[in-house]
Amino acid sequence: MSTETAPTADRVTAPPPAGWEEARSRVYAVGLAAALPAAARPLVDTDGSTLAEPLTTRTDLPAFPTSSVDGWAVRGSGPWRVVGRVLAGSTPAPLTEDDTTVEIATGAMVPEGATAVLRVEESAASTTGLISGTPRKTPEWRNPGEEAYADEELLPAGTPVDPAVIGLAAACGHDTLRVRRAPRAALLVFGDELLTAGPPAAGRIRDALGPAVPAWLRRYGCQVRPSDVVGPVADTLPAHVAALRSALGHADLVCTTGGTMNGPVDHLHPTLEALGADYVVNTVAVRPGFPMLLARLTGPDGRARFVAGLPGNPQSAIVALVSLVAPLLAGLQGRSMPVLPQVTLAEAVPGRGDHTHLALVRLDRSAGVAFPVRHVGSAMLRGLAGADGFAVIRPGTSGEPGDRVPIVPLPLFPGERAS
Ligand SMILES: Nc1nc2c(c(=O)[nH]1)N[C@H]1C(S)=C(S)[C@@H](COP(=O)(O)OP(=O)(O)OC[C@H]3O[C@@H](n4cnc5c(N)ncnc54)[C@H](O)[C@@H]3O)O[C@H]1N2
Ligand code: MOO
Repeated sequence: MSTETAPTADRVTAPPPAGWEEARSRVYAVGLAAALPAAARPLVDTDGSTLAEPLTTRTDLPAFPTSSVDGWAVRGSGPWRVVGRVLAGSTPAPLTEDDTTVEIATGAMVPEGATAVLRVEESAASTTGLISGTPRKTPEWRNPGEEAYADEELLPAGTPVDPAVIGLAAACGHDTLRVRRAPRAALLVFGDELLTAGPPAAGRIRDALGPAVPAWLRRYGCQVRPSDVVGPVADTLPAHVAALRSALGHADLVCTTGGTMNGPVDHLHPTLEALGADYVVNTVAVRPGFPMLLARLTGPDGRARFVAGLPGNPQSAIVALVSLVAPLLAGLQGRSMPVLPQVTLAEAVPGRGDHTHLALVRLDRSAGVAFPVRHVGSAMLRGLAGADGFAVIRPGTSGEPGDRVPIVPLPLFPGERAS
């Protein structure tokens, strides 16, 4: 919005844009205060959810002395008389006499009374069947509690559940975990000028956000059903109100694209007003993406629902996703505020005055540096498609070669941008 524009009551009372970092912290705190409910879920259904309570072990790990090799569990100095065999999965009888041994398998419980485990390849059997050899000095078994003690906290609440966490939880004896589910997100695309098929022509362009934003949201861990992607919604206020009301029936977060400004067919603000939303953030001092917003409403169940207004310019919409939606989702899932890694700039990146500049960069992983990419106008997507994230150039600064700056990563999967 230009300051030269004739003031109206609305413009005079509009709050100043939030600083970029302040906006992120505010959104995260509001998300955390509205964290999604926790529920016990079968372990196999927890991938992508978030621990709602710390992960503890139900027993010592290992739970019993466990042989780490195939060989002989011996008592005394030998040679040893074979008195049995113990395989993984059973409880062996104790070794009660010196110079006796049981054959033991990797993973089997070491019998009480055993003084050592001798590797099979370091043992010999006499013609009478006696076993001899010299056990190694370091124990060939794992003691209870070596990895963890019963009830020890291994991971804090707020930990994202990934395959490593699921495996650990299973090893700890859990059948279910108390987790917060993945947030449900919906997308409303605004803009009568948008085509959903074919090449741009005659003043109309392709909707580039309807197909892309759900995929970005899924990479942030959201569930987005195909039926939750709606648009283009007709450029009228009643159509906007009806679409948003309907989307809020299912979604924890509704993202909208376009209509964030005050143009003749920009209906987002009046729609939010009509639904009684309040603003968490309304414009952010960042370029691109300035008109982004986050609003909050109360659902019929008393729980908060959120509307993220992504600007219509496609790169600006993605800036809003990484700037506001990512910390909101972290809060809603009860996770920590995303920590921004640092990168070293390979080339200069200009500042944007008193605004934060989010500049698309490509990482050169072998050199450990970040290069600004080309084609980064807010209406363009070409630069984004070859970038790893946005370098953060703070207000009043510019980036010089060699500077260490934070980067907001795009939520890419391993292997994407690998070359
Ligand atoms: N008078 C002013 N005009 C504008 C200002 C300003 O400060 N004063 N800011 C500009 C900035 S910055 C942005 S960003 C845009 C944001 O506008 P809206 O969020 O209201 O978005 P629209 O007007 O609906 O669209 C803007 C632009 O993006 C294209 N668009 C929209 N949706 C899509 C889509 N799904 N896929 C591809 N392209 C899309 C749309 O056709 C427009 O070209 O406002 C500036 N104006
Ligand atoms: O930031 Mo607009 O968000 O410059 O295209």
